[in-house]
Amino acid sequence: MARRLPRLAGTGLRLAHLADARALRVVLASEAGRGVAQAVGLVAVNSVLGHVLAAGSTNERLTQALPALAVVAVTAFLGSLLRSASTAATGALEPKVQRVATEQYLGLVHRTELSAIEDDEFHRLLDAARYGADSARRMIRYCTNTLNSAVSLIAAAGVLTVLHPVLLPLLVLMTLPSAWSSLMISRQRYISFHAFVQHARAGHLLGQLLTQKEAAAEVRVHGVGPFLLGHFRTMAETSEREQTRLAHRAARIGLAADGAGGLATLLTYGALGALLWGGAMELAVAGTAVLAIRTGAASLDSLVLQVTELHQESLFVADFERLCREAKTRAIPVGGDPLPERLREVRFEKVTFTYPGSGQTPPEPTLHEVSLAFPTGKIIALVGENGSGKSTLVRLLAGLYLPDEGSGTIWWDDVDARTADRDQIFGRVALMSQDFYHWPFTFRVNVGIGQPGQAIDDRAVEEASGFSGADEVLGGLPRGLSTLLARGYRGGHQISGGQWQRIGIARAKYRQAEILIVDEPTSALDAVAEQRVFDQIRALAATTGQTIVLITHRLHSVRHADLIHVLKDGRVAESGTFEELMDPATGTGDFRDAYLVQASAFDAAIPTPSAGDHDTLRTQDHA
Ligand SMILES: Nc1ncnc2c1ncn2[C@@H]1O[C@H](COP(=O)(O)OP(=O)(O)OP(=O)(O)O)[C@@H](O)[C@H]1O
Repeated sequence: MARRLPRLAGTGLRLAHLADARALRVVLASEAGRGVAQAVGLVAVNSVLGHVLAAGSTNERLTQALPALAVVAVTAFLGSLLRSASTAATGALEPKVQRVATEQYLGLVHRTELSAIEDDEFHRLLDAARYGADSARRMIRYCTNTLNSAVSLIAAAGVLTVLHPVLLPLLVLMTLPSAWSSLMISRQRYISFHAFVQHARAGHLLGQLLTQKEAAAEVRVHGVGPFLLGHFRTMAETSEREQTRLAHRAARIGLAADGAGGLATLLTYGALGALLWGGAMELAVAGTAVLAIRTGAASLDSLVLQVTELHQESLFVADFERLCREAKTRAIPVGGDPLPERLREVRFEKVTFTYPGSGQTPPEPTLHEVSLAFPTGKIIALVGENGSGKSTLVRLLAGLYLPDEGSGTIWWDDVDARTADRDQIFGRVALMSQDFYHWPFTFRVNVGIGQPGQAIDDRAVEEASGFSGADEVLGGLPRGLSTLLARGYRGGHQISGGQWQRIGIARAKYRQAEILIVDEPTSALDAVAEQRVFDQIRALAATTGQTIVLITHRLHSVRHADLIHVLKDGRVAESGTFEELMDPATGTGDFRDAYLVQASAFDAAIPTPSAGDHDTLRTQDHA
């Protein structure tokens, strides 16, 4: 603890200095001043006692004690003034420290690779670090209290040493047991926190599920409530057992420490008695010694308590530091090779990608030696069965993941994505993923967040909404663009899944990026809206020259794609135009078979059409 504490306290102080250097100076100066005032006060009390217990008449003794009494009063007054200055400055400093610490780790975490955010170990660290930001705030108070206790202890120890040198080690002996017990207990608490941090998060999640609006319908109709409550209780009971275990342990440690402390106190007062008995100390001096021992023991106790609390908080601050270090090592690199001004294509060359596993079994690659091209200005469709790796592939295209070390390369013309400026890659891409985020903000922000660095242009928001059909959603909102799309807040409005999807597409359009990636953009859209989106996407590619990467299971909608890549089990099964893939002479059959299955489902659904009707319907379907 002695080795680590100064460095960790230094972290707290550095954060405080960053947050508000002036307030920190006020706190440190006033606490040091308070300690000095207490010390001077104690020396003055010592002098008052000396005068009061000396020989002479009561009046004389009191008169002689008066100056020292005045010093006691002045130091008490000064101490109060300094305490209020310190309280005011600490109160202002603490929330700022917490903000600076929180900003620091959030600032680092939002720039880490996606793989870090998906790593449970990183999340565990994140949970502890979140607590660490709180600890940094609390550390300020413990640091100031420690400083204060240390100065008043030095005063008491100084007085004791002057009275008799043997009293000082005895004072330390008296406090050692409680120091040991506080340290032991705080360490146990810290270890237990780490063992239970994920457990606590899971318990909290269960509690949240019971009140969350997303789960509300199933909780009620399927009666999930008692099931969740049962699990919540089981988890809470495990936690309670751990708390009880800790409390029992703390009680045992405390009892042992009290016993040892009692013996040490006996020894101290015994020594004092022996000194008196043997005539080595006068009664007046012994009185002062008792006072100094009591003050010193109180200061030492408080010092031990403050240092232990400081130590415990510092362990969490250490987690915070660890997270910051880890976030830095897993950060998306800044800078790199610039991308070509006018891009011709993005090409995957034998790209293999593996998601990090849980550590028990070696993970299998999700993409195996994938080679394919995304020529710019074209519509490229990615199709394939569930789990074939389409979404993973576009995340690599968007720069969210990099190919496995030692595997192939993603080329942006002749620039390797590994060494490219990743911010430039992100800047070239608009991504509407399957699980695009429903921001709990207004309609305007939900679209405008596609270009978060700039002021939101209402006209452009409306234009993008018109593109995706979100204008119809907008028309029905009570406060138009300013309607809050978050149920559960005042003025919040709920919209349907399909309406959200239109907003998602509007957001991707608003971003105006060179490559627009849309992952299942129409899964929640009605037939008319779906047709409109595909028409618009086609128009977009034709008029603005944007590259469209389209993932969809609706195979009839990829007829107009310039290029179709078919994925199967993480490999490219075939690539080509619709006609090439449908032609038994050029296609492998993977696409054709799937297409025919979907088409036959439509045919089967048509009740005995006349030849003419059938043709009309098929034409509409293919359109
Ligand atoms: N974040 C992740 N961590 C670990 N494995 C993942 C992750 N995302 C996807 N996978 C796995 O990778 C495989 C491919 O998933 P992916 O989402 O790329 O498929 P997909 O073709 O888009 O499927 P779908 O058509 O169902 O959307 C799946 O086996 C999936 O379990």
